[in-house]
Amino acid sequence: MGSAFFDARDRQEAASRDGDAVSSRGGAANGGLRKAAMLQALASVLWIPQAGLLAVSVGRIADGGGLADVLWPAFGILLLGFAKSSLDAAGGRLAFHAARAELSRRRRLAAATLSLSSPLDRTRPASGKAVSVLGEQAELIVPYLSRFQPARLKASLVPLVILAFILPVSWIAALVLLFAAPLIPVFMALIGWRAQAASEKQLVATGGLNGFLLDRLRGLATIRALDAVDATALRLRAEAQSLRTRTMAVLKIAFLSSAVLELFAALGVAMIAVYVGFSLLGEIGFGTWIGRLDLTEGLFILLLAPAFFEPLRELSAVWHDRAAGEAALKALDALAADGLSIRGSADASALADATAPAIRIDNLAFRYAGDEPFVLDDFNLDIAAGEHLALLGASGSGKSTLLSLTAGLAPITGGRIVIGGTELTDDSAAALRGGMAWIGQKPHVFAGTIAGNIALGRLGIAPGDVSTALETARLGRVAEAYGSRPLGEAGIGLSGGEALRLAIARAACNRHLKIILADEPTAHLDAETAAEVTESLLSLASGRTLIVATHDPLLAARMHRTLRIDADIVMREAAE
Ligand SMILES: Nc1ncnc2c1ncn2[C@@H]1O[C@H](COP(=O)(O)OP(=O)(O)OP(=O)(O)O)[C@@H](O)[C@H]1O
Repeated sequence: MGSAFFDARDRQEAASRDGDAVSSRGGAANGGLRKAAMLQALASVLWIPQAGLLAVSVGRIADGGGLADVLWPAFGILLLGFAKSSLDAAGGRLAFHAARAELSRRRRLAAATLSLSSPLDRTRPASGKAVSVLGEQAELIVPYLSRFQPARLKASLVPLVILAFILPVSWIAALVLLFAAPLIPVFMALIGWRAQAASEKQLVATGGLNGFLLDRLRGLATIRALDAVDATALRLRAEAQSLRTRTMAVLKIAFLSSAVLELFAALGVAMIAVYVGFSLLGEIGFGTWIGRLDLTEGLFILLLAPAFFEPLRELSAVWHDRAAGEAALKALDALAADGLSIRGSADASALADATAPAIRIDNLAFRYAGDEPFVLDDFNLDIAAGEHLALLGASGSGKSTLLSLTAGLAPITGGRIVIGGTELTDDSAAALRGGMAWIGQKPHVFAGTIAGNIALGRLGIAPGDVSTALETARLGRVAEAYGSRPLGEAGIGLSGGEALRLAIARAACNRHLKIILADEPTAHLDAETAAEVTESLLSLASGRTLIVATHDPLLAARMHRTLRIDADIVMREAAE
């Protein structure tokens, strides 16, 4: 299994904080978006009185009126224009802030779920993909929420209001608009289905390419050593080509949807213009409720016709945002979906008991999935307080699994684990884990200084604690040599043994540390380095309970007791 030092308490806190706040903040974001949409819709509707005043002014001038006749209407138009742009700007700002708040909320939720996912979960998303969804794709939610949602409300409200103003002037103009308008949403919906599918495929391809790149970058040395550079480059080209094709498909649909809408909007406005023009020329004498259409009425209708289609055109312009945004939401939700998670999501601090705890395992049963065989079945083990135990056993016998279950990194299938008199449950796991350290085969070393890598930004660690930890881990000389120079990514600059001693130093900084779980800490090390790591580990474990899974007889010999985890199987095989 993967080896990593963990301080799960910070993650637990984040998760529980987020969990509590999800519903209330989600509601606030929706409320903000609705308010923003209403403001923008109101701004659009203000064009109706503006158009009315404009038509009246032109009518008065045509009737021979002077400047005095149009002064007040002109002032009204100016005032309404100012109100319209203020409302529009305020709505836009509000929508943007609400959308960003919603994005942050969803990101936090997905990150908290990811941080609590079990290291034993095989179905966890690839790191590159998770980064791509959280960092890049999630941003697509902002234009979707801040532009599409208000545009949709506008498109469903504003044309109806405009229609209500045109109908009393000319029933035929209202009828033309009424028939032209529904064609647009119908075509948009037809295209929308395809757009969303294409967007989802494109996001999957983007995530896949990111995951592939990160994976291959990590394995660059292996790729070079095995002369697989060309094959990898070809595969990269194929992946990039597939992403290109999918991006072009999305763009094609986006252009098509705009073209369809522009066509219908142009036809609608043209028909109104023809009707108004011929009415004013006296060629058409019907379509109004009383008498003939005059210049003021004709102009009023003409000015409102493009405004009738405007919200629909706006909706079409952001139609692509919807497809991309919903696909991004789906990807984020999938990231936040439940997988196998570590036990205990409650906010908890480490248990106060200062003594090293005893560990009792009763009738433990565990399997990774319902359809897989049991890795541990009816397993019993008693470890005394402060005891150092070596777990031995053939590869695959379940040593690492047992350590993980003791740390509460996955829910057990049956039985119970009692640590220092407290049963390991979802409620107690976080607090118990606060007193544990995990030392694996390959600790992850972050790019940064050695001291930074040891303290890991944990609260309450003084520089003095880091020096003591360096001493415990016998890493003082290496740290001195490095000074404040940073280590490279993934611990470049440290030998395997030094990286392990760094993990031991990290553990030594935990003042609540009472249990050390070490998973093959001396694997892949030469005898001399293995001996150094063993000494560091024993210094750390002094006065604490230690369980070490190992194949190393020298390390096992330094423990108080050794236990073969597959003893039953070995005995059964011997009897046969
Ligand atoms: N994350 C996982 N998901 C599903 N099955 C797993 C997972 N990790 C281990 N297994 C399976 O569980 C069994 C026990 O594995 P485990 O890693 O605990 O053995 P181990 O004794 O530590 O082996 P080794 O000495 O090689 O490290 C193996 O059959 C393995 O294939």
